[in-house]
Amino acid sequence: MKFTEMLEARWRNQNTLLCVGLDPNRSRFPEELADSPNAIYDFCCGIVDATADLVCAFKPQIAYFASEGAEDALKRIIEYIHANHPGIPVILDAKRGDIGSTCEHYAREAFERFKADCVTLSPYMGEDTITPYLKYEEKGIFLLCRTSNKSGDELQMLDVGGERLFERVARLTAEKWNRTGELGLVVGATYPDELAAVRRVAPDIPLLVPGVGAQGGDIHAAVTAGMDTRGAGMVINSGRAILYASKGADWREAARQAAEATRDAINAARGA
Ligand SMILES: O=c1ccn([C@@H]2O[C@H](COP(=O)(O)O)[C@@H](O)[C@H]2O)c(=O)[nH]1
Repeated sequence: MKFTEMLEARWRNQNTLLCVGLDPNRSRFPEELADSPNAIYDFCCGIVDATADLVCAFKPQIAYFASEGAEDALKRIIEYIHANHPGIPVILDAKRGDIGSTCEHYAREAFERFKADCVTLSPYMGEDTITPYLKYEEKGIFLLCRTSNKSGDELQMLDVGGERLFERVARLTAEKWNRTGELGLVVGATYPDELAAVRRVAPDIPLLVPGVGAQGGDIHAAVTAGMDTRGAGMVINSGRAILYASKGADWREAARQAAEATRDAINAARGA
């Protein structure tokens, strides 16, 4: 099944645009996992089970696993999601971009080794760095466009001949690069005006929107600016605000409550 079909099905059937980010940080784990050798796996699967019916996607960030030498746990967590919650797409947040011959290996890593349904990429090196990923025709790709961090504007807001660089990325994605129909854009909830600008250039492209929760992005402003004409089209990520809602024995329930509140705030803003 294509990535966009999986997303569409979750948006429609589960009525949710929420994505839970799986960014496991040992120093913030619940006390009961402190001595567990499988803490990363157990924590992520606990969060997955507690929130699965509330999400349209899960987004593990590879750095949290690689820094711990826990790529095997990442692989098993993705297998766990596919086996126990079929139909929920997994977006591997890897942001890998390089020359084409190297990207063939990054694409294999994401789609064959980890079996992700979608990956995040930097478009900074241009189209031939995206091409190797497009060979996996059913897989999704979210290209960094207007990131949620403060310093993103040092480059992304530059005027490149009548439009800003992030708008050029959005235009190229919508009009030239999207040969599989599976491309999307990363646009931070922290910049609703730019979200609206991206939506004008790319009316039908899915947007991965980090920046709500711990980064303080305004859900109502982001949803109003970024939803498509059907009131969908967004994958709104929240990580820390959900993952670390409690360190106590109630960590699963607390994560679920935080996820539910976020999903409901998103739905209220889209009038769903
Ligand atoms: O512009 C971007 C692109 C990616 N991210 C990633 O999203 C999550 C955000 O986590 P929170 O805990 O909800 O802040 C994290 O994995 C980032 O690497 C982003 O924040 N901004």
